[in-house]
Amino acid sequence: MTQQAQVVQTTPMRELLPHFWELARPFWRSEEKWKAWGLLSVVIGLSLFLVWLNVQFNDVYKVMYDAMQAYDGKKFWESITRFSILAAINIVSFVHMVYFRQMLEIKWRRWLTQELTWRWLRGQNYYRMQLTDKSTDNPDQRIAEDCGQFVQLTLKLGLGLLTSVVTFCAFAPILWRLSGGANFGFLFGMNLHVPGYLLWIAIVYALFGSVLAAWVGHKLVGLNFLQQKREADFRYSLIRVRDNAESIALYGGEEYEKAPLRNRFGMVVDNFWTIMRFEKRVNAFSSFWAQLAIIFPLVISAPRFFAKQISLGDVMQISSAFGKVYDSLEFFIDSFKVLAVWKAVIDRLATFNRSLAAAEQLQVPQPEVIPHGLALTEMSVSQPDGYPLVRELSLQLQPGERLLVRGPSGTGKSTLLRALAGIWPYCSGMFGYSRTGGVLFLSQRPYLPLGSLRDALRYPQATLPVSDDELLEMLRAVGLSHLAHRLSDEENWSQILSGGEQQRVAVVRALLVKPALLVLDEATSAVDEPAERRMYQLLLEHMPQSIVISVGHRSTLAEHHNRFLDLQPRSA
Ligand SMILES: Nc1ncnc2c1ncn2[C@@H]1O[C@H](COP(=O)(O)OP(=O)(O)OP(=O)(O)O)[C@@H](O)[C@H]1O
Repeated sequence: MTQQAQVVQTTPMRELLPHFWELARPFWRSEEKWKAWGLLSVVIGLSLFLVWLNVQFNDVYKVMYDAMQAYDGKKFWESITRFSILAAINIVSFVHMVYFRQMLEIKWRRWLTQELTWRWLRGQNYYRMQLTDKSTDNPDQRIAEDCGQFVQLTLKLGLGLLTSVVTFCAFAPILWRLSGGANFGFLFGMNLHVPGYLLWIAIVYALFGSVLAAWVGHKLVGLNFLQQKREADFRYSLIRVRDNAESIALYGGEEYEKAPLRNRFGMVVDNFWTIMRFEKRVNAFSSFWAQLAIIFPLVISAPRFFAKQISLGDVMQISSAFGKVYDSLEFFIDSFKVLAVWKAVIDRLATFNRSLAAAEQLQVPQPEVIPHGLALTEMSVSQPDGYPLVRELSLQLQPGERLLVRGPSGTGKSTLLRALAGIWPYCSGMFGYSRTGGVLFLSQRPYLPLGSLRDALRYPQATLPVSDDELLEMLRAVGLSHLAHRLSDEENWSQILSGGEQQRVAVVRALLVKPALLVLDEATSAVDEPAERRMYQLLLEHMPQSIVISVGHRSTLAEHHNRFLDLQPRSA
């Protein structure tokens, strides 16, 4: 399978740190900051302690191997005992360092996820983002996965960087001391004296490796970004099938669905192949370099050992110190792949953050609060592309009046209601209504939350003070008495109830809340005409002083209204 590596638009490298800081800063200044800083200090403290233990191990190796070379059993067993004590302390420290790091990780993730979720929900940003920003795909992935990955990778890279720097600082002097200073008389016949040559070799060795690894794997950043996006697109296609299971089953649309699913998964696989090829190169290089790092210090110290200038303990100490210096510098080689994923996650979260901020900034005209009834003065509503739907509409409704909005499909009836609800940005003029007594908008497809039928009836006010007897009475009144015994049943009600039953549930909500302004957008279109008449009678009986605005196509609706607004057909 072949695929050209796609050119992926990611944000420039220079924006990485500002974006990172934008995402990370709020947590460390939040109400959880003291716990967070406390945990971070403990984790850093334990990490540094582990580096110190490594220095002790290095010392033990010298004593241990020198004792072996000298056939000194007593010293050898002493060093084994010292090694065992250090190993026990090492295990306890390491286990707790990881435990506290994970504790910090889950606290940070919880905070960040909650913050982004609340901001996404606040002020209907989830809806505004659909209108204003088509580039932010799959917000579910950003919140559910990226927040976790961001925190995990940040801690991994941050602590890794710190440990590497400290390890380098701890072992570089050891390597320097062990180098002794070597004469390279063989170089162009000159007597070249290089103090600390082992350290220089380790540095050149690791930096050369880092540069080569970066060169071999530089495309991985964009490819990882693309992979995450394609995985999310594929998952979303599956979710759509699940959400529309019944319609697809009735159409027998499985064959049709297969093609986009195959297509999207094909794109996941194609990109994965490209990632595999790049990772193969990076892995081949990293493993080669890591293997070479084991033998390399032995090879360079062997001439001095065989010349009896250094002991076996010195050789082992050089090997261990070289390994540590190399490990600390090689952190950059190994973290290249992690860094690529980290940047992809930050790019995605930063885009999400920016489009959230843009949605927060978006000016959406809000209904004014007026003392009585509802008033519109020269109100205009248009499509997002500017096409006018309603032009300079003025009208007034008094409590108890009922307005029917009519007009051919696509003339802007629902959009006018969206504007009245204060969720449509593309409108102007004055519009307002009294808030005393509350406002309720019911749509053609009522939303039923997961949970009990009782919760579905009271949505979105879970704490609405209403007794089960009242709920049962309302269920009977709208013709849902067969559901009376299922009030506490937890189900996916939107899949169980018929379209008409769902609309009746929504009417029960209106009867419970008795809002002063009730807006029905084809909210009874799925029930038969006698049932629709019964619903409107109930609304009138229970809420005679409420303003009702309906949108609908049935001519029989007219008898329940005393005011009419006819929107004109679109010009061709
Ligand atoms: N989010 C949107 N983005 C772009 N265009 C939109 C959007 N929402 C609505 N429109 C367009 O605005 C026009 C009016 O839509 P609206 O839903 O208000 O019509 P309607 O009169 O309620 O139709 P129907 O009687 O079929 O429900 C349509 O052409 C629709 O395509």
